[in-house]
Amino acid sequence: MKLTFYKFQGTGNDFVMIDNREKTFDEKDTKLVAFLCDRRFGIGADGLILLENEEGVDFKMVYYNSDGNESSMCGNGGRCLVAFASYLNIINDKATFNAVDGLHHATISGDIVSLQMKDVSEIKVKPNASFLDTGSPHHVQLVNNLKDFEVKTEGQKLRYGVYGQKGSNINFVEPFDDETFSVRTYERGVEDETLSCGTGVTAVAIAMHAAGRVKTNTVKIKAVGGNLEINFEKSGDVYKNVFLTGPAKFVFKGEINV
Ligand SMILES: N[C@@H](CCC[C@H](N)C(=O)O)C(=O)O
Repeated sequence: MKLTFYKFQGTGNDFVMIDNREKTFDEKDTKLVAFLCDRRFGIGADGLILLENEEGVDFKMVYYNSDGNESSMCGNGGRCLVAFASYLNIINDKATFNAVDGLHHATISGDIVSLQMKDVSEIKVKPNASFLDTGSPHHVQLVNNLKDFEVKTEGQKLRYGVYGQKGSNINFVEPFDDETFSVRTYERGVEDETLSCGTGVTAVAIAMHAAGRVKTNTVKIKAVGGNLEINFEKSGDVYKNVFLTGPAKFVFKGEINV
């Protein structure tokens, strides 16, 4: 059988997209998802996303990591899904969709997608790191000389050593200027460094603001695969109206034998 797929990327975090409005894709087929994400035997991607119908919203997002397992929220994936919905003419310049962490609002202008992320109220401060959930769990740690840092080795140690079986995504951060941070992320479920992680850079922006390392409500991020911006408001202890903004691009469409 031939399966039609679409490939999108957001700052180098890449995704296989499937239009599953007719429910033709078996959501439980984790082996198939892992095969499609495999960079040697399949299409190759950090994750796979199903676009499905849901009453009351423009669409529903179902997200899988490249290991084939359904996971928590993916910020870059959500932005790419909005670009995919625009490509399919499901939306114009605005979208409302449901994901595993709840309702999301987004806007799209050209290839720039701005996605509202969930509110964040709990930040666990550790001796040399922070831990927070921006839709997915994130460890945020400042390091020196990020360019040469062993992200995969050190990320893997923390992901399993500190966070156990459930694990966490691990972000290593270095300040760039007063409002900009460079970030490299080890992603759970990909079990490697990816070129960018949307929920990860959102966690970095909030953690850096909470620690007083940035004073502005707009934080710029330099990920390996490109630049992103995070805007938020702080009301008491809660970070609200958190928006993740950056490019989300169509790469190619294809068919694969499955
Ligand atoms: N790439 C993502 C994060 C995807 C989820 C993550 N790997 C997990 O399982 O926690 C993003 O852009 O947010």
